[in-house]
Formats: sequence, structure tokens, C-alpha cells
Amino acid sequence: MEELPAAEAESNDSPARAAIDPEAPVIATRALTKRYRGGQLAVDGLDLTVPAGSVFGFLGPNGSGKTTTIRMLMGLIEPTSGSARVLGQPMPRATRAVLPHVGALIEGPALYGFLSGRDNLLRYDAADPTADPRTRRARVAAALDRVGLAAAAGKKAKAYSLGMKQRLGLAAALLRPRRLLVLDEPTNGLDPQGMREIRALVRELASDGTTVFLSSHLLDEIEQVCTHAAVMTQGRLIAQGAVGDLVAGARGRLVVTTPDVTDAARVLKEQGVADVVVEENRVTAEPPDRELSDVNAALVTAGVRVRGFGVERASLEDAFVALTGEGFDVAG
Ligand SMILES: Nc1ncnc2c1ncn2[C@@H]1O[C@H](COP(=O)(O)OP(=O)(O)OP(=O)(O)O)[C@@H](O)[C@H]1O
Repeated sequence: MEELPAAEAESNDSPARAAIDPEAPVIATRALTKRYRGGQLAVDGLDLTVPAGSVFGFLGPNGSGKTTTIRMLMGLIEPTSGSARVLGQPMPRATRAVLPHVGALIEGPALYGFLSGRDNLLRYDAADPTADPRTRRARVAAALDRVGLAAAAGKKAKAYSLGMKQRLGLAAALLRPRRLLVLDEPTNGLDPQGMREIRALVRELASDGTTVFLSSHLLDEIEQVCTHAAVMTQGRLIAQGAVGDLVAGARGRLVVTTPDVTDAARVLKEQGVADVVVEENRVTAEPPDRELSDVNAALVTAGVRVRGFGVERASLEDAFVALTGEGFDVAG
């Protein structure tokens, strides 16, 4: 990785200073609000804190205000009220000082299909007036290597799979050393293999100390790669914190494995167990406050063939359902 040119490091002394304080949040918003001209309240009083070094999942169904928040954080649109600081600097006022330290992949990379992956990056790098042309080739080669595209660098971008295109977009975001990477739905539209590649890359970048802020509507994905998460619905933040803490706040599910699901469900309800759901070969429910062995005994006494009985660990999805009282729409 190259160093920032000295002149630039000096002119951006506040972001550099923020780097010295590892406790300073990389993103902090206070009552951040955006109402669009049409009257739509897209983001409503957001207080977001993204710790340095975290992989932060910004979670919410489509239309919950994630992209609007990211646009405000990147200085692309003005908030209606409230404030946002990125790398310790106020946005959008400090956009020019902050953005050189931030790599962003928002709404898919803009690529020229008729150019090779390498030529796309050379072109992209050349569009950056602060990038030294003498080190351009080395910079592009390093970025291609980073995302595992070195072997495919000479291929035209239009021949790339969606996952490769997304990795090329990431390479463009990584042409310079970054303190923060902002990825808007980075695995959208990718097949499972492509998703795995992007996740592995995110973990690798994070292990180098880059803070990664990624939006997603996939709970599973957030649980797999993120250390921290925030949950949005309808423009409001309903929870944020370490993923482990969010999950710990949710109760798991009581799971009874049995071929006699109808009888098991009836007995559980008789025992006062709430939220009984019948599935194939198992019945799940809210774990009761009373002694679990009594509930198990009641099932056995009623002639239910209990093949398995226990409380499953809560997932982030359980936490989300507990927070919102509704399921998570993963469509789209
Ligand atoms: N330019 C705009 N003008 C008016 N309303 C907008 C504009 N952009 C977004 N909205 C509205 O603001 C709300 C939040 O949209 P936003 O795109 O921020 O959500 P999102 O969580 O990123 O969803 P998605 O994943 O679908 O992009 C939605 O109701 C959307 O219709």
C-alpha cells in the first residue's frame, strides 16, 4: 500500500488527527433528518455511531432510508436538519477533505464494457487529479491483485461475471489507501459464490484496519461479516450496537422435533406456551418462563413422540422480529 502524498496528508490534517484517536467514531450523526421535496420523510432523527475498525452493517428493508443516509454521509445531498461527521469532520462542509480517505461503492460500479478491467482502473485513476501518473500502473496492479482479478485483468469488463464487476468496483474504491469503505448493497444480485467472495474480501479489508460500512437487506449477510449493526425501518433507527449484543437481547426459540406436530402444538398451547408455530416434523414457540422439563414431561405424558427438545440460540433475525414485531422482508 502506498502512502498518501505528504502535501495532501498535511492539508487534511483533521482526518489525520482523527486517525490518532482510535476511540473516535468514524461516522457519527446527530438527529440527522432528510425530507425530500415531495414531502417524503426518508430519514428521521438518526443518531448513528460507527466505531473505528468495525464492520458495520446498515440493515433495513427496501425504502427504509439507507441510501438516503449514505448520500448524506458522502456529502452528495444536504440533510434537512441534524448533523453528520465522517472521520471527525462535518459533512457536507468537509466533503473535499474527507472523501479522499473514503472508498465508496454505491449503486454498482460505472464500468466501460469495451475496456479491460485494467484499462477501466487506469482510466478511473487518471480521473483523480491528485493521483500521481508515474505510479498509476503499480497502483492499478496492486488493486487488481487485492480483489483477486490480476489473472482476468486483460479481459473486457463486459465479459466479467456480476461478481467480478463488483470486485472491479471495489478495486476502484481501493486504488488509494482508505480509512473507510462505504458499500451500498455490495452483494446485490450476486450468486452464492460471488457473495462469498465479496464477504471474504470485506473481512480481509477489515483485518487490515479499514472500517467498513455496508448496507444490506440480508440479515444473514450482516450476521456473517459484521461486528456491529444498526437496524432501520421507515427512516428511523430502531437498534444499533455489537451484533453479539443485539442477538443476546433476543430470546431464542423453543424447538420440539416430533412426527406428532398437531398434538405437540395442542399440548404446548395447553401449557400456556405462546407463539406456537407448526412446521414439518417440528413445532417452535416462544421459550416459556417456567421449567422446561415440565413442558417436556407434559408432551411425553400426552403421548407425543419427542425426538428433540430444546431452545435454539437466537439469530439476528429473531432479534429483528423482537424489535419490530414483524418479519424481515428479504425480497428484492
Ligand atoms: N430523490 C428522492 N425524492 C423523493 N423521495 C425519495 C428520493 N429518494 C428516495 N426517496 C424515498 O425515500 C424513502 C427512503 O428511500 P431510500 O432509497 O433511502 O431507502 P433504502 O433503504 O436505501 O431503500 P433501497 O434499498 O430500496 O434503496 C423511500 O420512501 C423513497 O421512496
